Amino acid sequence: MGFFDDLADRIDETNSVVCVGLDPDLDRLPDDVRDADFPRWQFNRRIIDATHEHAACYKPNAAFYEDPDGWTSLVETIAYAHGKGVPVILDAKRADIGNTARQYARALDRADAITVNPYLGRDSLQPFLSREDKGVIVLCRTSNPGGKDFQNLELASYDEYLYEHVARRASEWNEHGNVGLVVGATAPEELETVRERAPDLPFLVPGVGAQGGDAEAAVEHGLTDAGVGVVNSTRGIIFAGEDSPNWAGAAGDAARKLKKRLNEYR
Ligand SMILES: O=C(O)c1cc(=O)[nH]c(=O)n1[C@@H]1O[C@H](COP(=O)(O)O)[C@@H](O)[C@H]1O
Repeated sequence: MGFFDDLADRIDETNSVVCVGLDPDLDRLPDDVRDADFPRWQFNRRIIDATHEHAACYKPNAAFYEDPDGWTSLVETIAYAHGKGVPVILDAKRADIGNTARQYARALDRADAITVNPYLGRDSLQPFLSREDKGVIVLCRTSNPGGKDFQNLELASYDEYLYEHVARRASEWNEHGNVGLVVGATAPEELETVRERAPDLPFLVPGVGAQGGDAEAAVEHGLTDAGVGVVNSTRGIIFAGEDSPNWAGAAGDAARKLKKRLNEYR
């Protein structure tokens, strides 16, 4: 079974398309985990305990773990999520020349899927694409304000925008059924266009919650006809109870509420 089969099963099991981001910003961790050994891991463990029944998957962003303690926290977090039966997307936005990309792809020994950057071309992604059982989720139209700077440039020779071209090429790279696309909920029109260009690819749709994206468009266009795809929220879930002693419970409530809201559009 490949990543998207496992994700489909998990979506069925939880009746949820929520992807819970795990970005444990050290400056925002609650006092009761801040002084613990491996505070990011302690934080994530309690977030996972509180949210897993609503989580189709987890998505730790590598940026929050890139130091020695951080890597230990990341490894523990992935193993703990797996122990709860939840797939994990490592948000690393990787790509590089072949021999370097082969090293980056070793992250897939632990995680179930990874986000990658398409702008170095197909060979830079080959070490990821050839991991047939792992998901490779290609940045297509990102959620940030500058996402349009390059991604919405018109390619005269193809009569399409760059992000549309990425969607089309990524569909061609999907020989093993393991490719998905990142399309931000802050770009609802582009979400619709990308769905037309890549009807069979599941989307990871970030940008609802803290970035104020369009949850309805995220669900309407983010899922395939078979209902596979996920909508990510990170700060809106993990820091929902930032000032509360019951911060983990507040995260659980936020995940449950987002699941309910997204399910209204499924
Ligand atoms: O690849 C991503 O997940 C991603 C792509 C994108 O276009 N926009 C985006 O926000 N993300 C990530 O999704 C998460 C969003 O976090 P919140 O804005 O707190 O929900 C962060 O980890 C971002 O790095």
